[in-house]
Amino acid sequence: MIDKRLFQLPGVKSLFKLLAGLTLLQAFMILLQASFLTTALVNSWKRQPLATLLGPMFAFFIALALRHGLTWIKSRLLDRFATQTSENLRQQLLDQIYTNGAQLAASQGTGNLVTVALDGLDEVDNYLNLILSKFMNMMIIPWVILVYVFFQDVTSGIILILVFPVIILFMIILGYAAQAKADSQYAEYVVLSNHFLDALRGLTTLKMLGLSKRYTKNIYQVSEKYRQKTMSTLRIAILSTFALDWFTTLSIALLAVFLGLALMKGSLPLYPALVTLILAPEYFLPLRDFAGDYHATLNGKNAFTQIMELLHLPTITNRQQLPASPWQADSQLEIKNLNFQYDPRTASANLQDLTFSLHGFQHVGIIGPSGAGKSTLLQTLSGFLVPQGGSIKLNGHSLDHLAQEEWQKQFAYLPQNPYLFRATIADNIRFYEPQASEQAVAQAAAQAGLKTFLASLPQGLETVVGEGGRGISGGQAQRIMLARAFLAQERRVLIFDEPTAHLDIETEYALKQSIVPLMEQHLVLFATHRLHWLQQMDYIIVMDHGQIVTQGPRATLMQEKQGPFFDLITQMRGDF
Ligand SMILES: Nc1ncnc2c1ncn2[C@@H]1O[C@H](COP(=O)(O)OP(=O)(O)OP(=O)(O)O)[C@@H](O)[C@H]1O
Repeated sequence: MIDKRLFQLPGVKSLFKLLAGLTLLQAFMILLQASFLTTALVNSWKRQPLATLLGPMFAFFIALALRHGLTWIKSRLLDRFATQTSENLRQQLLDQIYTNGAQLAASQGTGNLVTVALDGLDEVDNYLNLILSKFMNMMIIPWVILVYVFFQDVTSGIILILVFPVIILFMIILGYAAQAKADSQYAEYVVLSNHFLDALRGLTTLKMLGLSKRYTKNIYQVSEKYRQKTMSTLRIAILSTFALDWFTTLSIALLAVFLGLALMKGSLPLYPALVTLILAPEYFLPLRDFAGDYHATLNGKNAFTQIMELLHLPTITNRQQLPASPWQADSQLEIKNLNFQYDPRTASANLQDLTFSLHGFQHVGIIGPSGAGKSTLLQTLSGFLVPQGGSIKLNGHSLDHLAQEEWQKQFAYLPQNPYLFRATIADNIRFYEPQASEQAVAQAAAQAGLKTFLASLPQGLETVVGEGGRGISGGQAQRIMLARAFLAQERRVLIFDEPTAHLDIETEYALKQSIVPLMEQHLVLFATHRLHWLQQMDYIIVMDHGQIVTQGPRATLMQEKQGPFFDLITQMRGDF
């Protein structure tokens, strides 16, 4: 019912001890409260002088106040613990996302990660707050009451102890049903988050293709499915609360009948009968509270489980295997039998047994049909994805992966889908060189062909772009990415994943005039669908279905009159 990992959280053990002490005190307050109230009632039943009622009534109010005071202290303690813990978890989750970001986003979905890091943690806060105190109440209060009742009347004690396991069994059965429903509800929530973010990101494309209306329907269907799952979880939760209330009320009524009969027979004095009856609802209350809140916090439990799973995913380690040694004319990167798979449950690898070597300031073109694995290869070479197998040797150093701090300082990476941070254009260009002067930034922007665009903006380089900033076209974003590479020229490796995919042919040709000189004295890895770039390459890797189908110097491949390179080039000419 409770995630066991909850007990491994830092500080939870001492909090548990403190809560146990306070709950025990609270249980005694409940006993005192019931006892003083009963005394006052018995005295008034026996027509004792009013003065004999005042003492017990006063003591009753003191016990009542202390009981609620203890509840307040407990809730403050829990509140502090829950806030602190969810803050810690948020920090750990962000660290995990920063360390394994690309891989995590690829396997879990960005929408899902964002939802977990925001809403999920709030749910966890709520879960910790409620479940810990309710659990403690359920573990202590009924038993203290039961012992006291046994001392008052053994038959009542036996009735109470007999109905307890029945209720627990009942709770477990309904709990399992609710858990199954909540699991599928949460899974649907994850789908919805990913779906929504994907739709938001692709809105421009969808509009361009005239598909936005059809997609609205799609989003509606996913949210509708989520609504149905939520309603069916709520149905079980409401049903179980109702059933539990009904069952406990019935048990109290049954107890009342037994006590009434005993009173009529005269086998039980008024005090023990009355105190048992007053205590009976208190005996069931922690159980009902736990069950009620258990259903209310199922989402929190699911979010907690998911966060713990995310935190326990293998993290990228050994990031400092490589000593600082900038890429030079005699540098070498050897890759043998490299394998990578996004989802190990799928049948085929996304990169399969890739073997090649790169050296010096080679210009390497990576071509292949859509889905061949070009971007996956570039992301693995950039260290954003960690391969599951193969050997990597960089300048003679054997490495587990290329997520090496020193390697990542040496390249400029231009992704297929540029992402701009919410910042000024100048700061976006300074990505690799935060200290670059204004003049250097302006020069890099001009080299990337941004001059006319910047001149049309009242604030020029200081215009804020990115989320909530000024809108920007795909081509302009790609030029900002290019400007980053122009600014960071001492990074001797350029990893370009279709850097001109969003540009029209004329603009691409114009920009090519500046990109070509930039490539000099650089190792260039260039994935492209555009044939004319091959003239700038001196080595070509042809990929298909995650494999290298052929590779070699461009001049050699160009002479082939058949084979994978020839076929692809013929096809690309047709596409071009
Ligand atoms: N995040 C991901 N999770 C699972 N599979 C993925 C993911 N990203 C890509 N793939 C799969 O990996 C394979 C290679 O994709 P990749 O994007 O590397 O191809 P590509 O050659 O770059 O294609 P394109 O030319 O269209 O950009 C494809 O089958 C693709 O569906």
